[in-house]
Amino acid sequence: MEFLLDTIHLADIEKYAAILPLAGVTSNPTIVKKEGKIDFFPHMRQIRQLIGPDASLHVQVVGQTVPAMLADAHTILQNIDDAVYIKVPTTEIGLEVIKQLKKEGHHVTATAIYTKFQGYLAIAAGADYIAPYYNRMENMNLDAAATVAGFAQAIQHSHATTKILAASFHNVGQVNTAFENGAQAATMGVDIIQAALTMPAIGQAVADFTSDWESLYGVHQTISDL
Ligand SMILES: O=P(O)(O)OC[C@H]1O[C@](O)(CO)[C@@H](O)[C@@H]1O
Repeated sequence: MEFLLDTIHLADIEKYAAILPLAGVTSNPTIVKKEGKIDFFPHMRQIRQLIGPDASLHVQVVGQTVPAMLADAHTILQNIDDAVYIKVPTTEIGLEVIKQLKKEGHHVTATAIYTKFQGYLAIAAGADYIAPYYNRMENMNLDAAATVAGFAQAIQHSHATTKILAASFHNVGQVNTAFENGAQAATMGVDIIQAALTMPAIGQAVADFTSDWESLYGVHQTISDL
């Protein structure tokens, strides 16, 4: 199971790189917009510094044609590093770009996936990751869990090396269901992590343990004080 952060906010990445078994960071133009007009490449290189060489960093192209997307991809690889996963929307133009980037030996994440058919094409085109938009699918009354399960089955049947990087999560239950239906990876905002780990019941359990301990050994006495 791979847990990725869906943010380019440096303070959050630094904090959660220490807390999580962090497998990587994903971004798209909307996520970039949340940070304002950053100095794009230095910012992305700082993210690489924070997450290290073994975590995956996913950066999206913005060009509207095949040559423009390929030029974006090559610029990203030159200015960040050549291990970056190039995120390409799974459109007619995007599929041509995915095939070309794979031919050149680069890492590719096929994104903007709402349907089984898009995912099947991206798997066949050799994408390293496919990113189905879980919450957006649910909002469109599409069966996101069945879509992820269909991808998992297709990957298994075709012996593909593609991994499912489920994305666009708005609650913890969606993340669980994506993993349970065969996603190998999930990218999520820090709001999801915080919601999952700051439930009142968890805090209450910890408070009860503290109070039971302190009733025996005294306030602020830890095991290392014994
Ligand atoms: O529906 P949302 O929250 O905008 O999410 C879209 C998703 O697409 C991605 O670009 C896919 O990796 C993520 O960065 C993001 O989670």
